[in-house]
Amino acid sequence: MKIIFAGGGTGGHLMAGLSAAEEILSRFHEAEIVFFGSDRKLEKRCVEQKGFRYRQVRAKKWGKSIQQIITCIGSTVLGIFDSLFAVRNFNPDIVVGLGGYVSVAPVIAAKLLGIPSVLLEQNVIPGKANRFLSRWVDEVYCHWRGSLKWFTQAKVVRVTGTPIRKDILSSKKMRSVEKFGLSASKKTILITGGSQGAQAINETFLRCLPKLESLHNDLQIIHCTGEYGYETAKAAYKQTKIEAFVCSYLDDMGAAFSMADIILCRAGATTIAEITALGIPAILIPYPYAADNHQYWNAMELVSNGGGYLLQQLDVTPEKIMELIADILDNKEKYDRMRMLNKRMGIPNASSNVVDNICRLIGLKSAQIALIAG
Ligand SMILES: CC(=O)N[C@H]1[C@@H](OP(=O)(O)OP(=O)(O)OC[C@H]2O[C@@H](n3ccc(=O)[nH]c3=O)[C@H](O)[C@@H]2O)O[C@H](CO)[C@@H](O)[C@@H]1O
Repeated sequence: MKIIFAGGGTGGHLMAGLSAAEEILSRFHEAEIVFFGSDRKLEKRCVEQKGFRYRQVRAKKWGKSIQQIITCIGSTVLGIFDSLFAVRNFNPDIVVGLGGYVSVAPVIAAKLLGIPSVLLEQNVIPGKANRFLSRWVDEVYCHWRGSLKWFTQAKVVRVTGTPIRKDILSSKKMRSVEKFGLSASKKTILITGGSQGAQAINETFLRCLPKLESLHNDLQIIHCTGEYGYETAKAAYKQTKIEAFVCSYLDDMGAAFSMADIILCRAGATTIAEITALGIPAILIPYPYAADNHQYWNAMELVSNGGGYLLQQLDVTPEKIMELIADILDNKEKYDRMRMLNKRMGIPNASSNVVDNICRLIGLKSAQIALIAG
């Protein structure tokens, strides 16, 4: 079995692909998998670390200015030529588009070569690339029912969930306590701004530290700052007595989730898929400049279900964050209910759902059943 996963530009798209790829390898040990992705070094590293091959595709983001639009169209055309040769040489059974501008050229190349293709969509409001590509592919696999109305031109749309990495679902708290050098008895707040970090969240949370230190000595922090906020955050925690693990990027996010009693984060689709699968109560601060304000709509799915709170970036203050943390953590009954409601909306078996559908589409159902039976 040969598969190309195409997409990236942000970690959320890529992580969904890596999770589906993991599931394929666990069923078909001989499978050959290649990721076609952007020029971001972090993405290449994440893919190669998992043992998959990585090929860079020429692609530029769509923009608002004429110059950006021309650059995007020009590099997509060049990317299609690159992809036509690369896809034909590899000759995959299927091309899986993960969303994001990087996925456009390889999926179009697959279509031109008559190779089956599908899309994964993680957000409630699909991104431009997936909306555009949906009319060409065989099937679309999305996370939310609310996405269906955006794919009226697609042949088949299925609600499968967003694939989640196996180590995220299986991490154990005690192993993580050791890894981070934190305490097993304290409650843990996890702060993450998604794959690139969020300066606004970092800055506001660091302003909470003096209050946290004086009022809540039973709390500890895991803070994934992103590349830019790391040094400042590290220095800020050093000046307090709060136990904290600070990193710019964490490969083993499962370890952080296994310790987190509460998460303060953006509302990227893949993070939401992960925290709902695990049932972690959340305070969500959607990225206000995201296309179509889609992070707000991702956040609303979780919040309207009762699994957390939404704070708009303009309204975020250290006091508000402290108030919400106390509100969630100080009432056990409410806390347990939030956990339960979040977990109930999670789709932990999404990787399996997606791979079942891919296998069916390329006619591998019997091989899969034989492997399971054997
Ligand atoms: C600014 C922007 O446009 N962001 C988009 C981007 O989010 P972005 O990629 O930033 O965020 P997501 O929440 O979707 O995904 C982040 C992924 O990175 C992982 N992670 C994060 C930090 C870390 O230190 N280690 C780590 O492994 C998370 O566990 C998760 O798997 O793609 C998402 C999926 O289409 C969209 O919903 C977001 O709106």
